[in-house]
Amino acid sequence: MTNPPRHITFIINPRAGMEREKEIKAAIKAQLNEFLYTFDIQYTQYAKHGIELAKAAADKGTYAVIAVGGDGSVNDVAQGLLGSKTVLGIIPKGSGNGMARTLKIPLDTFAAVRTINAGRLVGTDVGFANERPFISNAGVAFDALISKKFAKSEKRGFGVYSWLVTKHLWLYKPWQFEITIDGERIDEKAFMIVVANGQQFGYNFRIAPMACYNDGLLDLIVVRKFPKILGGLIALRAMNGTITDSQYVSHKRGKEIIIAHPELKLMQTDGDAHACEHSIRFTVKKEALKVIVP
Ligand SMILES: Nc1ncnc2c1ncn2[C@@H]1O[C@H](COP(=O)(O)OP(=O)(O)OP(=O)(O)O)[C@@H](O)[C@H]1O
Repeated sequence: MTNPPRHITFIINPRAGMEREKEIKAAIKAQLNEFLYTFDIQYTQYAKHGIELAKAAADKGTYAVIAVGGDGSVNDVAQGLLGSKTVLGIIPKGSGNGMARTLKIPLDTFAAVRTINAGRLVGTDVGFANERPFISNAGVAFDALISKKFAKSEKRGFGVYSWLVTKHLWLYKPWQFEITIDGERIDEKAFMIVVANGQQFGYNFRIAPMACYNDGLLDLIVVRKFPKILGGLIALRAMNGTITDSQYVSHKRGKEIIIAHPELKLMQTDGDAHACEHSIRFTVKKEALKVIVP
């Protein structure tokens, strides 16, 4: 006897544009196996609406909710699904698509829908910055500043991202942070501090190439103060996966990380900037979500 089809909900951020919306609908129509799945499509109407939509779908016992978007959209859907049995799927339609790239989910929309048909599941850890969940990474200092500037920009894409990094690099003044990892104090004058579950910010910029999304651990990457002229070289190292070979970069792994500075006000989680307290405690829940991967 065959199982009845299971229901999945696609959550789309309409800000991605009409063309993309048409492409996604065409891919679902052409590729989604109707013997396996029934589906509905829902549209976010405002930032963070994806959390509510995903939660409502999970409350109805929906088998899977598919985040159609970038890391911000994946974060929203993941938040809505936490604590439920509903699995997370991703159709990468953001600009950077960091977590989709870490999980090797195809960037091609039609291929991403075929991945859903195959339906292979893996457990994925979820990080928490105080109470705020993140799937890919969280951080303070330069990356939080760039997340804030990027969110304000009308245009998306690697060009805008690179331009913002180049523009703000020269004036940025690193602070002396208090950092504790699993009880060990490692204070640093840091340009950027990233707490990673996934490997990259997106665009193949691998800030934590060694990170494993289901090891139950967080990867702490500290980019110390460096001569600004070397910024391009450090970025190149991130692109080719050797960032931790740089003398200005250190890496540690742990379950609990505390980052503090008396003037700390801004952090990022999965590329979204938020106001924060002067001390942030990062923790991780092992395999708190199931995700559809190739
Ligand atoms: N209808 C909407 N109006 C305004 N903001 C929205 C809407 N739907 C979703 N958002 C917000 O948009 C943010 C960014 O989405 P997303 O990450 O998918 O795109 P991106 O930033 O272009 O991609 P990436 O993170 O890969 O660079 C998310 O924080 C989400 O909450």
